[in-house]
Amino acid sequence: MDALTNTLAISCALVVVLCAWKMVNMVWLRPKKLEKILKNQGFNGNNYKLLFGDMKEMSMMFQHSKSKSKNINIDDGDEVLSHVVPFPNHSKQKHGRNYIQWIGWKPRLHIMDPHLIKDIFTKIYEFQKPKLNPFVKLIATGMLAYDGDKWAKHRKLLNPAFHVEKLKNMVPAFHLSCSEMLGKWEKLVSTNGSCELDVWPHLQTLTGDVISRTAFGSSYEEGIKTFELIKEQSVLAMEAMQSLYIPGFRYLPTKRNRRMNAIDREVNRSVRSIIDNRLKAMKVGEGNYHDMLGIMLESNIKEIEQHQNKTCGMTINEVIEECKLLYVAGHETTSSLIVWTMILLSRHQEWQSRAREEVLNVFGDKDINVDGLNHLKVVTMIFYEVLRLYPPVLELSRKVDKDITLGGFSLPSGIEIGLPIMLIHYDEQLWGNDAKKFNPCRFSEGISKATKNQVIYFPFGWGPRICIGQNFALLEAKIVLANILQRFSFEFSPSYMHAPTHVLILQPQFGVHLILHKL
Ligand code: HEM
Repeated sequence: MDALTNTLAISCALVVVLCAWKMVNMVWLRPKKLEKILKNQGFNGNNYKLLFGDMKEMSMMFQHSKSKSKNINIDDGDEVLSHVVPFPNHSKQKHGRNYIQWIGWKPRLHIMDPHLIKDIFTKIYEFQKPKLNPFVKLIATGMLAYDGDKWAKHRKLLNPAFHVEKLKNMVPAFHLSCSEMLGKWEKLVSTNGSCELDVWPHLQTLTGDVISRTAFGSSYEEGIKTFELIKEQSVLAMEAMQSLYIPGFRYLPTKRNRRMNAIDREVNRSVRSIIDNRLKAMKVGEGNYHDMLGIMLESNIKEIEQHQNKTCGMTINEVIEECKLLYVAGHETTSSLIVWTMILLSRHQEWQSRAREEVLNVFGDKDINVDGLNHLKVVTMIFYEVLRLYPPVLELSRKVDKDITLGGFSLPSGIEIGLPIMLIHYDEQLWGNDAKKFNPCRFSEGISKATKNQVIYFPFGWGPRICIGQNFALLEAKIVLANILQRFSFEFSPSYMHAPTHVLILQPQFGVHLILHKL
């Protein structure tokens, strides 16, 4: 009996020592080892601080810049940059262009060299996506989070939904949502010919509505209710992510966690029921195949039939995840693009006039059509420049899972790579002295001329994993802006405060109060 007790006690002690050792290794020895390897190769950054790394300083800087309810000088690129990405901007100034940032005990090496960036984007099997925060997992997994063969399969199955020809079929949905918003604006200006309005919530509703219509088409009414829930989920997830992440916290029965679980169950149930109904309709030859869900299901069925193998397609749960992802990835990113465009065109009235002149030359007061959109050169230049200065996604990340070389550097397994989109887009070494100025002319001969074929401009990512929805987003943004320019002119209201802030995407912290004038 004594021997058994002794063995048990020794085993327990061994387990405790082993766990303690693992813990010490994870939060101290390993980070220090990685730090040494990186610093020996000339990469600089703050010294690693136990557990939190740079998180406290990052969070303090972010909260400080967010709490200043001041008007950022829209013409001062340095002020904008240090307000939106205070920590990365400070790190670049202090430690150089390729700097280390500690995300807790993980070092993230930020890379600003275009050749290295190109390699990282191209070698998708070596540089994969880091593990998602469990709160983000609730709103967006799907293809965005997958790697390797699973990603390739999903990308292949979703690609048909984004072909130019399929997008053309979605244009009526863009128009419908747009005319609903503009109808409201026309009512508001009907008495005086002008009105003051915070356009930000209107644009958010518009892009949410567009994605519900284009994703679920005939099941739009059910889709929109589901997307309302996903929107609530995103807000809760953002709140949760802004507090310090404690592993396992997500599973405690707090009020927020319980609500998030309930939403998750409800969204999955409702998307599943939409899919089930659609599959039944497709079996008997009914149903609308022009929406994303229809196209996705059709390409899934074809793939399974062609290979006579179910594993070549997606499971229903995977289709549900992709539907949720389309909403999250395609909603506020696009409203962000449109709203920053309206802001910059309010500041640069000469560009607003040039864009309107072009729209009126192409369409007059007739309906906007896809063929005409291809002739909107000035509008396209403006969108590219807005995406350069106010990219909805500010940084991309990848992980290094095994020791690897990149350029002449040896990158150890266990680090992350950060690609700081906004810092790169504002960099004078890469873009010239006017890098921080709004100048759509730089795109007058397209993106490759402006970037001299370097990978220094990637608002939609780059390489095989480039945003699948970029044509969708640009088409939608062009239709919306052309419709607005045909009917209204706009300028800042005196109450407008320029305060770009980063909450998952780049958004205006205090809304966007503009004065609309009916033309
Ligand atoms: C202005 C609007 C948009 C911006 C700025 C944007 C930006 C991005 C970026 C930067 C990535 C690459 C992420 C990475 O490499 O880690 C991405 C991926 C993705 N985006 Fe977008 N996006 C926009 C609109 C959309 C729309 C409208 C949809 C769908 C309706 C969409 C769906 C996706 C998906 C599914 C991926 C994952 C692609 C993959 O991993 O293969 N996005 N987006």
